[in-house]
Formats: sequence, structure tokens, C-alpha cells
Amino acid sequence: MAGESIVESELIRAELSGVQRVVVKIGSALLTNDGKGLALVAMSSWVKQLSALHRSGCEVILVSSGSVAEGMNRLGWRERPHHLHELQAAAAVGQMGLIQAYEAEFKKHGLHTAQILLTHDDLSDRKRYLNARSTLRALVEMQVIPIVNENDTVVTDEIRFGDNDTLGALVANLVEADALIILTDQDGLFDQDPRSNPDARLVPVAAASDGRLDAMVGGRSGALGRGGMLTKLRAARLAARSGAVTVIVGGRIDDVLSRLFDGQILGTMLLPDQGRQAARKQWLAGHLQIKGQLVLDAGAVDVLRRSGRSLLSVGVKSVTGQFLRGEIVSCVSQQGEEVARGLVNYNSDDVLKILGVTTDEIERCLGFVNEPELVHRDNMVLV
Ligand SMILES: Nc1ncnc2c1ncn2[C@@H]1O[C@H](COP(=O)(O)OP(=O)(O)O)[C@@H](O)[C@H]1O
Ligand SMILES: N[C@@H](CCC(=O)OP(=O)(O)O)C(=O)O
Repeated sequence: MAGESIVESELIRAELSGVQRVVVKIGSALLTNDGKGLALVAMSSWVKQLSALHRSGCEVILVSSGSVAEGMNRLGWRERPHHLHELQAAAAVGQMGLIQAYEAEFKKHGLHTAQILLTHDDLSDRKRYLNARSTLRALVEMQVIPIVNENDTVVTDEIRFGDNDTLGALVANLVEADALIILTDQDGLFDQDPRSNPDARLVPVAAASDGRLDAMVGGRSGALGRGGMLTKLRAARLAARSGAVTVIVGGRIDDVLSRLFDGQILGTMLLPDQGRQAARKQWLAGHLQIKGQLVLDAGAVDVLRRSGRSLLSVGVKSVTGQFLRGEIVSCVSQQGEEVARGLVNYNSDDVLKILGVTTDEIERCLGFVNEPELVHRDNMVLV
């Protein structure tokens, strides 16, 4: 918080030096020169810094706002429209300019870009979530820079509230980023809104979960961006769930990204409570190699799909493959359709002995109990 010692802050800052994968979110307020078209000079500088970061071996995913504001500019509108269909039309027009500008800039550094338009719903639907995740992973492996924005044509809530901070955090969860950098028009998170309070003091570092931060973030925001600091704080908390550290920092600070990744103290760093490994457990389930298969009865399939509960041995009909406790298994219906993947609590030999067995009988069958569940819901991903 504001009272944190500089030495402690510096130690914490060292966190960013080893970052392997980063999501950088650039807000509307910054990108659009306060309504006078895209801030091309600033974009060129961010792209240069992002390209250097990429060259240094860090994977970069960009989440960029600016489509509505650039659309308004192209259409000659001076005020943000109130009708949803007009906002959506402006976003569709402006997204063209936004992506063209990024593509041209990244090309100068020999990098390809890809446009990804997502909704929050896409990321809560498990199947689409896994699809989005694998596409992003494939792009990153191909050394392409994905540029993500909301799919404003098909959403209403997100465009109304203009909140790409949440999208940035969801993407950080999706790709298991080590860090989420939110570039905005203020130098960071202050203890009061600096627009209305000249005495406001920057918070250099805090735990994302710190309840004292809530009182500092008014809902107020700029004329173009809409989310304000409130959505940035929420985004930091969301990103912390998968172990990512968030930095809210001024995009107009010279060489902001390069300096940040060189370990300089800039902006506000919001730290996750849990260690990265623990927080990521849930995200691991999707990408470890599958070592075996559990065939579930219809009741278990139903329980997993409808109520998202843990898988118990009583609902398992058969098992294939050789696996150890903690490895990944695929859970399939008797028709062979995959239902879920998860970390299994018993090895395959033991699972064979407890097929169809109720939880309270596990000890009698095995002589011990690892966990009451075969696959705990926290370690499971529905497919
Ligand atoms: N405690 C705070 N510290 C910094 N900025 C704040 C705070 N509370 C509210 N704000 C406002 O949030 C604005 C940034 O949010 P927003 O306009 O949505 O930016 P962006 O488009 O970058 O997402 C700032 O210009 C500032 O007026
Ligand atoms: N998706 C829209 C709205 C997103 C938006 O403004 O978000 P933010 O920059 O977080 O205030 C756009 O690109 O203009």
C-alpha cells in the first residue's frame, strides 16, 4: 500500500523480470487521443516496446480497446451514441482502423498479428473456452501477436459498460499469463481519483485482494473509456485467480513497457494471494497429457454436466489406461462422448478396485482413502 517500503516494493518488482507470458491491455482513453482519432505515435511506441519484449522471449497477447472511439471518429460523431445499435455500428467501423494500425506497426518489426474478437460468454462456455485457448496458444507458438477486443456486434452489456479490463483478465486466465499490464491514462491507481483530487497519492504495490482498495476506486472514468479504476481493480482480482500479477500503469509514460520489464518501479502492482502454482491448478487440467479414460454411467454424466459436482467412484463403470494419482484422465459417457477432464485422485489399479463403489466403501476396498472424490470439481474441466 502507500506505506510499503521502497526496498520491499523493489523486491516485488523483480517479479516482472522473469515473466514468460504477458497480456497487455490498452484502454480507450489512451488509444484515441481524447476523441481525435487513433493515437498513432503512441501506438507505434507501444508496438516497438512489445516487439522488443517478444524478441526477448516473452509471449505477448494484446487486448486493445478503441473500436468505438475510432468508429466515432471515422463516422464524424462527436458524442458517444446512446443507442446500442449505433455503438455496435461504430465499433464495427472502428475495429477496421484499429487492427489496420496495429498490423502496419507490427509489420515494421517483422511480426504478424491476428484479430481475435471475443465475448465474456465465449470464455464461460467451456467448449468455446478451450477453443479460444487452443487458438491463442497456436498463434503464440507461431510467433504471431494476437490482438483481442470484445466482439461488440453480438454483445450488449459489455459495450454499454465499455469494459475491456475484465476481458483482459479473462484472457490472462485463459492463456495462464504471468502478468496482466493495464495501460491507462493515469499513472496508476491512486488513493483517490486524481482527476478530481490533486492531492491523490499513487499506490505502488498492494495485494489485489486488499479490501482498502475498494474505497479508492470511484466508478468515474474518462469520456471515452467507461470502466474506470473499479473495473481495473476487479480485473486484477480476476487475474490473480490464475496467479497473474497485475500492473496498472500510465501508457503515456516514456518507454513504459520496456522500463517496467527492466524492473523499474512504475504504476501500481497488484499481487495475487496464492502462489502461481496453486492458483493455476484449475487451468492445468486442460493441457496435460491424458493418461487414461473413465467411463461414467448416465447419472454421473448428468451430475457433472448439470451441477458441476465432483466425480465419485460410484458413477464409474470402467477404466482404461495406466495412470498415477494426480495425472489427467478423460471422463467419457458410455456412448464414448467426452464429458470432462481432470486430475484423478487414485491410480488406475486402485480405480479398478473401486468401480461403482460408494465413497464410504473405498477404505474397505483399498485399505486407505486418498480423497472421497475420484476427481474433485476444482481439478476438473468440463468439455
Ligand atoms: N483511485 C483512482 N486512481 C486513478 N484513477 C481513477 C481512480 N478512481 C477513478 N479513476 C478514473 O479512472 C479513469 C481511467 O479509467 P477509464 O477512463 O475507463 O480508462 P481506460 O479507457 O484506460 O480503461 C481515470 O482517468 C480516472 O479519472
Ligand atoms: N470494445 C469497445 C469498448 C471497450 C472499452 O472502451 O473498454 P475500456 O478501454 O476498458 O474502457 C471498444 O473497443 O471501443
